[in-house]
Order: sequence, then structure tokens, then C-alpha cells
Amino acid sequence: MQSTLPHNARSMNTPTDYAEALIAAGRLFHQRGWVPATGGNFSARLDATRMLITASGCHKGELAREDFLVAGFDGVPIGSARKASYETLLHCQLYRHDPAIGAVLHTHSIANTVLSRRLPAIELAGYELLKLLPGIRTHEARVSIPVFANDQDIPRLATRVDAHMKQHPETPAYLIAGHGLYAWGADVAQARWRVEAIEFMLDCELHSHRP
Ligand SMILES: CSC[C@@H](O)[C@@H](O)C(=O)COP(=O)(O)O
Ligand SMILES: [Zn+2]
Repeated sequence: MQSTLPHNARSMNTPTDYAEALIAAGRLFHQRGWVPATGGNFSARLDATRMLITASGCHKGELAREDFLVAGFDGVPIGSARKASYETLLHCQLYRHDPAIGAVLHTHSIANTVLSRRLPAIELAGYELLKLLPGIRTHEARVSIPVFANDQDIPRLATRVDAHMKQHPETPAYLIAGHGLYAWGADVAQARWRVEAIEFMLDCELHSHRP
């Protein structure tokens, strides 16, 4: 099936544009099996203090414009009665950590769930697609994707992620054990490419680790 995703997000500037790009990403991710049921959440930076984020409990393959709301980087919705994603503070942590981050995408794939349950960190090396990750110019690079223990206490989890990222600012994405992947980019298009690249490499790793 042909993707309706825009090729780049540079011309985007209204919340509706961001919502459309995130809706298209959700459709694609659902087709790939990376956001089953209501798993996953997506956001895009609107300005220095606000983001557009998915409401909690929506099916990410069937998102509509009404399934998005504006929230501050403190996680509090602005002008909406809808409840923001349960994991809103994980998005806030990233936007506050790095003003260059323009979009954050979270997936629940089989590969990211299985591998994050098995390994304390995922080491990716020798893949051509590594070049889609920040600062990587060659397949000869080695990238470590940290795995955090899952936690229903999202403020506590966000604090742990933040501490790690302050110590390791080169972190290109992270996993939560038995849960999923968080990846980001300068805009929705770049964040989507990174999710696609990481999910591809995790699939490869999953096949390599089969007994
Ligand atoms: C209902 S299981 C999935 C959730 O716990 C969560 O991990 C998730 O990704 C989606 O939560 P949401 O509140 O819809 O953004
Ligand atoms: Zn999740």
C-alpha cells in the first residue's frame, strides 16, 4: 500500500499539518505491526514550550484530528478536556532536553518488545541503516540503545531517562523493557525514518539471536 506520508516536514507549521503527518505515521506503523491496539504515542513540537500529542487510549492506526491535543512541556493540556497520553512526560523530557527535537514517536513492535526483555542494551553495528541515526556517517559505527526497566510511574521513568541522557547526550533512541521504543528527530519525517531504520535493525537482531 502506498504511504501518504510527506517526504519532509520543513513546510509544516500548523497543528493540523503536524496532526496529518502523525496520523499518516500511525497508519504506516500499524500496517507494520508496530502499534498494536492502543499501544504507542506520538507528538510534534509546536514551539519553545508546547507540543501536539496524542490523547490517551486512541488506536494509533486510526487516529483522527480530534485525537490530538496541545500540552505544555510540563505535561499539562492547554485548552482541551481530553487526557493526554499516559506517557506524556517521556515526550516532555525529550523536548526539554534538546530544543532541536521536533517530533517524538513511540512504538510497541514484536522486535523491540522481545529484545528489550532479553538484553540490558542493544548494540547495533555494521548496518548501513545506522547512517539514519544522528551523527553516524558509516556502517562501521557502533551504536548503543539503552534499555530502561519498565515502570508505570512515568515521572520516575522520565527522571531516569533524563539522567541517562545528560550523561550520554549521543543516545539516539531508547527502549523500555517489554514495552517499546522511543525515537525522535528534528521533524516528524526524520523521526519516522529513524523509527523505520531502528525497527528494521531490531528485526535483523531478533533473527540473528534466534536459537
Ligand atoms: C494500554 S497499553 C499501552 C499503554 O500503557 C502505553 O504504553 C502506550 O503506549 C499508550 O498509552 P497512551 O496513553 O494511549 O499514549
Ligand atoms: Zn507504550
